Amino acid sequence: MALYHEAAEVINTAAQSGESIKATVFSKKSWKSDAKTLVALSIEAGRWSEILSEVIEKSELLKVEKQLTPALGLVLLHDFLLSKKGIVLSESHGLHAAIRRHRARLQAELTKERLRRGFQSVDVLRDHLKGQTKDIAGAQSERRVRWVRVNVLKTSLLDQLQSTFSKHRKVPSLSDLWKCDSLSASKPIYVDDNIPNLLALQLDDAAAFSQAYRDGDIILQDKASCFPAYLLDPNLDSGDVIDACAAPGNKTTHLAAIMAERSVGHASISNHVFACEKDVVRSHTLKQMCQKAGALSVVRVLGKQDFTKLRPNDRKFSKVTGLLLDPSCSGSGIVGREKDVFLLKLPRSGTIVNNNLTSRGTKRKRNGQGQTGHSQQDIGTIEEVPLDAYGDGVALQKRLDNLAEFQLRILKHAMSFAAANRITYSTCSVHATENEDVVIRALRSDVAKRRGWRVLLRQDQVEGLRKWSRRGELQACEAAEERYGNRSDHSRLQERSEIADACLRCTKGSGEGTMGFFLCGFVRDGQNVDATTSSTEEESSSSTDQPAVEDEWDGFSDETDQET
Ligand SMILES: C[S@@+](CC[C@H](N)C(=O)[O-])C[C@H]1O[C@@H](n2cnc3c(N)ncnc32)[C@H](O)[C@@H]1O
Repeated sequence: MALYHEAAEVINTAAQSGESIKATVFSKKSWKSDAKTLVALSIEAGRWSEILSEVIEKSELLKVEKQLTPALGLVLLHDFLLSKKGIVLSESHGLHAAIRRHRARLQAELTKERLRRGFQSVDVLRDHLKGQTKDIAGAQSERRVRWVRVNVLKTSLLDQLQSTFSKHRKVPSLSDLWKCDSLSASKPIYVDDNIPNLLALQLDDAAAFSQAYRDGDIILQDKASCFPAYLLDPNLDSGDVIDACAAPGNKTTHLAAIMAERSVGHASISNHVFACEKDVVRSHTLKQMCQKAGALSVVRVLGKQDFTKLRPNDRKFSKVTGLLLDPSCSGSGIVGREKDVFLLKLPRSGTIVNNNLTSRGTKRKRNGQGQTGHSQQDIGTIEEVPLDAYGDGVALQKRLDNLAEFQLRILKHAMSFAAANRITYSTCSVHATENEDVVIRALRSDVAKRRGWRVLLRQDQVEGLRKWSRRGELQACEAAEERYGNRSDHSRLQERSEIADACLRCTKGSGEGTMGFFLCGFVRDGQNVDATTSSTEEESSSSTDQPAVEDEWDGFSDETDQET
């Protein structure tokens, strides 16, 4: 029967090309199987792929049953464990027998994975996975919002409401943007109640591209992208700030605007934003954007500068107390970039086993940091292999792992700045690997422990973000703690829920008009230079001895990236 081999081919092709399952099936006409059945099986197996891949890896199925490829194992296992009909092959068929031989182990591993994620039954888990798909798919049909940040470096909210938007009518909630009053000639406008100086328009409202936009008086910036600078909350007493990964500069100019607004009535702004950008072309864009926004009196652009090569003890940065980190990421939260509505994950092909055991079955040493489920040796090997060499479709997860390594390195480097006491870490990714995982791994790192870094609790956050209800994922924090922390330490339970609640998430398709986004703030006590920051620490957190994983994946900015 061709169905399972063909579904495996579909999954491999979709994983490598990034095309959707449907597009993959319908782009080829010569399938032996019925196309609809093929789509249905591939989509279902894809939706369950993250969980089934764990089951396959932990049961070591592919190590024993050499005739199974990762994708073939995935589709067969789907039908064996989750379909009412079971595997539609005779029991004597070799593929059926290869799965059936491991029935008890496979069922036990599925139960473990389900319980680990906190679901009472397979049906509840099934509903959850379907719901997740709908949430993401919903984003594609959601009526989009145009967010407009009033640039208070050059103008004020009141000025803009009385000039650029004087013909607009204010609506009391975001959803009212689309409750069109057909008799009214005026367009609706909503003043956001989370972020100061932020307005929402209908997506096709031409006022967004008016003279005020051309003059830099208003900046088009997704609401979620305004969270980091606002959460960092730089005030007059708080010294300098570094924006570590700054181009095109939306968050840089937002930081500058907040600092300038708070200095009104004071002689001059004495604190600076150091805006660091590694890429040559994007450094140029960053300078232009800062100039257009009137931010150059506050911002010092460090163009063509790798942040991880800045020296945390450099006197130039001795007044830096805040760092905003918005590093390159998978961009999976950006609206319009979604290709598939779930993360298609395939099991590793029989060589790498679970997170606790090495291939010899001995316990892997835990050092509390830098662990990804791969040894350092694994990471080195991964970088030497071009992405298209992953014929088994693990490319996406591998990219996420590589990005997370890079993001963690940026975060740990920021934590070592001498006078730093406040950091924000953000991504426009929906994947826990780049989000809660990185937060937990950073908190468990040596530099965080030594310098007393902890998450900025919800109760201590600026008001507009304290009341934002979409918080981090507790399950993801627990899973990350289990993977990277100390499993036997049950006293951490409370801390995990505090960490999840400290994190902020935005979800596309939620009706809140945002892209998918993640943010976490970190704080530490002590305003002064930490004498224990040694040059050794600087060296260990600098990039010189680390592989340049970020180079492999260019990363994305938020939607305004293209509009600057
Ligand atoms: C997600 S974008 C930042 C978007 C920006 N914060 C904004 O709001 O406009 C990430 C940026 O980090 C830059 N980058 C990546 N690695 C870097 C590094 N090691 N040092 C400095 N910049 C880096 C990338 O070139 C890219 O421009």
